[in-house]
Amino acid sequence: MRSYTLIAPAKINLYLEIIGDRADGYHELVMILQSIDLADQIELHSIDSETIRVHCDHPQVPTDKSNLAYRAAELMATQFPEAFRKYGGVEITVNKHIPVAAGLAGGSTNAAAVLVGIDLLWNLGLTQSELEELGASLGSDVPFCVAGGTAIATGRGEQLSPLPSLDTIYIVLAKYRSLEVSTAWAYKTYRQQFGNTYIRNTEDLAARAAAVHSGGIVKAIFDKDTAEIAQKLHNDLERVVLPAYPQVLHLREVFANQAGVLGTMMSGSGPTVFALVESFQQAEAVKLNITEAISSEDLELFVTRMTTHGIQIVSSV
Ligand SMILES: C[C@](O)(CO)[C@H](O)COP(=O)(O)OP(=O)(O)OC[C@H]1O[C@@H](n2ccc(N)nc2=O)[C@H](O)[C@@H]1O
Ligand SMILES: Nc1ncnc2c1ncn2[C@@H]1O[C@H](COP(=O)(O)OP(=O)(O)OP(=O)(O)O)[C@@H](O)[C@H]1O
Repeated sequence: MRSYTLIAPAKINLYLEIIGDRADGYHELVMILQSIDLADQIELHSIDSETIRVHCDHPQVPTDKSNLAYRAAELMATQFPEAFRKYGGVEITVNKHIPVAAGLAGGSTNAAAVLVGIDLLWNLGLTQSELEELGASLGSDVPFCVAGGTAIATGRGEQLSPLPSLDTIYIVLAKYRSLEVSTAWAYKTYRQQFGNTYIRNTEDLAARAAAVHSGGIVKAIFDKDTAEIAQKLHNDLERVVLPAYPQVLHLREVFANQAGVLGTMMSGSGPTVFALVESFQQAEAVKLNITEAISSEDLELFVTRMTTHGIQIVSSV
């Protein structure tokens, strides 16, 4: 029997612009995605019977077929039936550290780790772009989670181009444990309220180029100008999530008023709010101040930093 242990990092969105709707019901996006050092640990074991089993100690995470890690293993079994028969089933243990339903791609990164791990377990020799393509059928954020680092994402979020690495910026993250925002609800509400601003033909490259405003932050990333990156953070989904969730709006305001915070934004469809901070010491100070300012048992805070890697293998037996 063989086993692998993998590290599956969360992501934040430094930039999220919705430029159009698509025939498949999704939205045409321009995003900048960034891996962070907050990560789950995934263990994969080959087992004798041709089954998939998932274990997770987090009460909000299902262990049945609705778990994205399960769905990733099922996809591999369907795509590579001979390998599934030859090597047997897989037992997956998810050690959760990433807050759930947070806009941090927790499920997506677990799925990415399972794709990478099963590729190794079954000696498939898939390329990164093949793994990303498989990931795209599981969720829009999964290809980025396979790749990791810093990237610009277009299409529904699955088309990736790498950007220069940003590995020294510290981050404070905050999320109310009891608060969850549905991604489908956020996009649907945005379409209802702001769909009149969309470009109608998303195939029209000139119209798409004119609609996109990400140039400033992309330049700042190339310049490695942390203060400018922080000034240019953007997320269109804030326009619907902040008015509907006053606690998130409040958190965002408290963050913005902290000394040492260079910029603050909601990640993805929320409700996590993050702040970019210049040093580890400042990040710890911001965390302490926010804990005192909000003083709620329901609020969880993390100090982390940007990272250059996606899924990593930490051990194999
Ligand atoms: C909010 C983000 O996390 C930002 O990175 C992503 O855009 C969402 O990524 P995800 O959770 O992997 O998304 P998916 O599982 O593919 O889709 C969840 C739901 O979000 C909506 N959705 C998602 C991506 C997209 N480009 N347009 C959409 O309208 C769809 O209603 C879909 O049913
Ligand atoms: N492996 C998994 N880890 C976490 N949640 C999972 C997993 N599989 C399924 N889920 C379910 O998916 C829902 C969304 O959780 P997840 O942590 O992936 O959200 P998210 O961080 O908002 O994702 P994204 O940023 O990609 O939209 C949860 O309500 C949870 O029940």
